[in-house]
Amino acid sequence: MRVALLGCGVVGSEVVRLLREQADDLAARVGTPLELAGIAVRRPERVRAGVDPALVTTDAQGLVTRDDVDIVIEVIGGIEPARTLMLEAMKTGKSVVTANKALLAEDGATLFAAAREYGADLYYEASVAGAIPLLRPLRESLVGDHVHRVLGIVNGTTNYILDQMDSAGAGFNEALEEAQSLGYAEADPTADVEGFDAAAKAAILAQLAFHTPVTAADVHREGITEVSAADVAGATGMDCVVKLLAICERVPSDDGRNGRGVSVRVYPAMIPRTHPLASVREAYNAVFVEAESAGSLMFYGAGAGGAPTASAVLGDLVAVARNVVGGTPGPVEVTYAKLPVLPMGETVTRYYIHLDVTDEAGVLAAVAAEFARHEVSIQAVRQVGLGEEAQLVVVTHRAPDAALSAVVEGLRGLDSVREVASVMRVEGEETPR
Ligand SMILES: NC(=O)C1=CN([C@@H]2O[C@H](COP(=O)(O)OP(=O)(O)OC[C@H]3O[C@@H](n4cnc5c(N)ncnc54)[C@H](O)[C@@H]3O)[C@@H](O)[C@H]2O)C=CC1
Ligand SMILES: N[C@@H](CC=O)C(=O)O
Ligand code: NA
Repeated sequence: MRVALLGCGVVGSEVVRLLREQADDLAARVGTPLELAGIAVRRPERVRAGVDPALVTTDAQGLVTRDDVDIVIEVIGGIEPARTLMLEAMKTGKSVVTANKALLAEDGATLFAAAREYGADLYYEASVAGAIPLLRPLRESLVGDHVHRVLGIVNGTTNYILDQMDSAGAGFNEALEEAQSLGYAEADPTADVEGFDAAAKAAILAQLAFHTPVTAADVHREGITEVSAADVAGATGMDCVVKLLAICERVPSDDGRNGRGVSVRVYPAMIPRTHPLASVREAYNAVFVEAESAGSLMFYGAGAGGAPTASAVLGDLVAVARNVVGGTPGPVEVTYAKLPVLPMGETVTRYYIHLDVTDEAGVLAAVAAEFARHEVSIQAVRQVGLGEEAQLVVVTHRAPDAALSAVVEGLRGLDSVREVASVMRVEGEETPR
């Protein structure tokens, strides 16, 4: 079985190493040897340890259409030329393994349609939560169940940064540089810290979980660049921790089993330190899947890094190679449910709000009135400090996000509120069954 590799960076170089070091085992598992036919790179002059220079080419297009190639692995990343190369590969009868969440979340439909049309496999386990087997469980193991919710930490870089801010009191930039030097961060850290990477993963997860088309553009996205030391301290005061969460939920309707639609969102939120996700440290990822019959399942492990991601790529490669040997393609995406993705304003969440206020009679009443005006119920309120230092910390019950935003706007307009110092959503009320 001849394999073409596109890209030889953090992930690609590890794929080459594993293919070489595990050649005998892989051959035994597939039933035939897996042989590298070529490696497309951008800079052929670079010396790459363990890479046979004779395999290196800058002609990616030529490589994917070669007759002696059976399977193409795409680990270039980005939209183009990755999309064109994968489409060309499938058009010429090859199956594809990719780690490219950005492309799958932006234009997966085009790739899935091509896979269907040309009878090719398109596997992408590495694209979400790196090494953690998550997509195959959703796509195959849980395909007979009814998934209600997927909740998790799917970006290692931001988890590393938030963990360092929480545990070591590190500054944002210092922690980001460390995450980059460890190979967790994307080349452009914006994708990580602004939540684009997690949003792409959330779209892929929601699509698989709910059999419904979801793209990155459908995902409500907030990154962690605005998370301040005050937010982290506020969370500590509540015995919570701040995590960047990806949440995909089926929103129930009164009568329909399928629900009214789905909510797919990524934002930093407080979760209680007792919640299992709170103990996910450093660059690790963890994802809860809640399904009707299976109950709660938790997936945990390395979500980023060259070797862990290459492990997922190799797992897909063996699966695809077995399908090629057996002459039977694997499962194709189905998005028959076509549930609408609901606007963020309709999503029900809880808020933590920290206010700098004037310390005088009637302030609490004015603040409480703002919540009442938008029908948001308060769960807890406490005053911290006195006089010039007076602060109010309010935690709400669950309410539509639009109502909670309106409350915050209203609070900003009150004379007695000097500053809305911190606003953050609170998750994790429903602990796993
Ligand atoms: N690094 C990680 O921890 C993870 C990465 N991924 C995904 O894996 C993919 C690869 O990521 P990395 O290896 O980290 O990126 P990288 O930037 O280290 O490697 C990409 C390589 O592709 C090369 N390249 C770019 N355009 C090319 C072209 N037209 N032809 C040939 N080579 C080209 C670049 O020169 C670079 O060496 C991305 O889609 C990324 O999102 C997924 C999970 C984890
Ligand atoms: N940059 C990502 C790794 C790839 O998925 C992360 O930090 O999790
Ligand atoms: Na995975």
